[in-house]
Amino acid sequence: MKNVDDLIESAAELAARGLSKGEIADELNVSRETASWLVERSGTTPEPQDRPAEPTVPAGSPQDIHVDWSAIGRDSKRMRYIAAAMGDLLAKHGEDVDLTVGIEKAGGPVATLVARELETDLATYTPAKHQWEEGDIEDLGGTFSRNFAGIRDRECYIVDDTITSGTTMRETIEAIRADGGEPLACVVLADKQGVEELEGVPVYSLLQVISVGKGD
Ligand SMILES: O=P(O)(O)OC[C@H]1O[C@H](OP(=O)(O)OP(=O)(O)O)[C@H](O)[C@@H]1O
Repeated sequence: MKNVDDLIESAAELAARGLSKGEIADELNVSRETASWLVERSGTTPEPQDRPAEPTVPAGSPQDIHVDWSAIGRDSKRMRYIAAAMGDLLAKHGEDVDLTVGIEKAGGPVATLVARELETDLATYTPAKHQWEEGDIEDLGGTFSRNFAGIRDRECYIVDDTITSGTTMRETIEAIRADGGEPLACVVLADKQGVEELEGVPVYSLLQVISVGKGD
């Protein structure tokens, strides 16, 4: 995916297949607000033929950055190398941690390989956003999969692909604590916020996205 028009086209295809806006956000790796905006844009009349070659983001569009890491995600060997680098970022937190928690969906496969790298057990957390369609997401809750390890009384790492607003990572930290676990550190491929910690838990990333522009 190269530009915003590609994203709009993909959002239109996914909406036509009946996916919810939450699911479209999942698929396109953007925030729910951006997914809603892309779907709305896809319903508008086509641009005139003489539009500029380079697509522009219209006024009023949400501020977001799409991170396309499919060149890594489609190849298990590349994923293994990336997981090794992510695991290395966590290494300073000691060898006593024996649990890695992946945030579904995209964080699941990454966490699986990080867990293998660090020789820990594996747990997965599905955040509330996956149930979201319309309305107040605060009314929904996330879940830990019973197919994987339990959380209670265990120190753990948290793994995801990206941090955009930090909402999902915050929710996961809180859910782990509510379930009796103790998150020691988080790691993501790309952090669009450039955060050093969330809820008192250190955050590591291979890439930090730093916006430079108007207002800086
Ligand atoms: O910091 P936040 O604003 O919460 O955004 C980050 C989250 O968004 C992405 O998930 P997405 O909704 O695309 O779902 P997926 O992981 O299932 O692809 C990403 O995988 C994080 O979980």
